[in-house]
Amino acid sequence: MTSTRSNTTIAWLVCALVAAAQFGNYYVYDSIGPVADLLQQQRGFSDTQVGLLNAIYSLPNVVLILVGGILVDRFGAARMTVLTAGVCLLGALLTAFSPSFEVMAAGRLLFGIGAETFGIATMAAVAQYFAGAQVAFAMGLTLAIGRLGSFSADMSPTWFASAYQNWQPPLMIAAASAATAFAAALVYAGIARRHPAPGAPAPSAERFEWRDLLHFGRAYWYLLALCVLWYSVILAFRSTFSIKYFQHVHGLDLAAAGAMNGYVYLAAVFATPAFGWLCDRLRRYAPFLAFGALLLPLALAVLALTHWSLWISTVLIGISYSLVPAVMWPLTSKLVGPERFGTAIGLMWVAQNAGISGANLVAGWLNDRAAAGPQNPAGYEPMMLFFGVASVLGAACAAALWLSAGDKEHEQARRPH
Ligand SMILES: N[C@@H](Cc1c[nH]cn1)C(=O)NCC(=O)O
Repeated sequence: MTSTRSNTTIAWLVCALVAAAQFGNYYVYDSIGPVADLLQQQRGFSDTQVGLLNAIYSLPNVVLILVGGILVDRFGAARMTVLTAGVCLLGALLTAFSPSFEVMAAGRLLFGIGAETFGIATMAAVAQYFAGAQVAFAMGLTLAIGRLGSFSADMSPTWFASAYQNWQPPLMIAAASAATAFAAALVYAGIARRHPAPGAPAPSAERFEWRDLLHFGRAYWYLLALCVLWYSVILAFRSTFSIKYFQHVHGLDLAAAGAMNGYVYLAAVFATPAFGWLCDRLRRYAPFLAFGALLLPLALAVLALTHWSLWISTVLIGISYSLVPAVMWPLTSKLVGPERFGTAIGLMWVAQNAGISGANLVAGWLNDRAAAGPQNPAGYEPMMLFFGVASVLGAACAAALWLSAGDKEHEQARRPH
């Protein structure tokens, strides 16, 4: 009894440390947008250079993240969390103290190399300490604190207004949050050494075989397809095009369009753990995933085909953005064994990074080709059709997953009690 209670305390301590580390990392991830204007005014950076500082984050991960996932399985979540948090800190410091654009870009590259593998290692840590019970709630909490980091970076010009006289202090604040993430990772690793997770596989010395990648079950491949389609649509739309779409098609000014977009983040902070808790409580995952995936095409249809209040589509996207991640990652931990969890997520994120880049390029190309803009709001229709089709395919994959692996017995089969 006492041992169960102390295991639970340790698991929640690990969850709190991982969440604190996620906060720091997501803060650094979103730290470029708020200083973009200062970088242009004070350092003469072009739009392309500012864009590259974020693009260079995903570019190497189209390949490297799979290696990262394999390394997590091989060397363990704790060691890889510390290593990658250290790489992220170096990247953030290089970015903040860069004498030139090239060094700043190198800093963002280093940060990208560390941050995505860090994401896998931290998910693996939570999956191992909460193997079975409460895994979705715990993962939802860490994701929510990560989203709070993104939201804080967006709010930093208001919260740290005096730092925003010059491009460097805001990036030093970002480096300080990377240092906090590194400290949290070190404490977590110390705890993991003394109290290994009950669900942790022994670090493996087995040689990696490429053909092992094909040995995941059918349900995993549906999940991978959903991950690519859903994240590509939601991130390309919400992070890149939605603000100008709201301005040009629905007549919002920049502040109102930005706020409408920001509410989705804020909602996710509260709703992601709440949905995770609900799934754990009902012990059902796949039906919730299918419901969340279905809300995305519905929201896009409301936006593109009706004149209903923008609040309706914002609420639908907000629920989808909270529900799908809250279920997708815990469900992955139930579909694949703990010894292959890192590799499974790595493979999903390889395809996801390629999909997000591809969706951004296709949507931009469709808008340019149709001359979309304030004078021609109809020019956004091909982009909305593209996003609509991709999100319907995503929802179809979620439905197929539900049919193939979402029955009650299967979902609970991997529970240890
Ligand atoms: N591979 C990451 C990509 C990401 C998404 N938002 C920020 N980075 C991922 O899928 N993370 C899980 C998440 O939902 O944030």
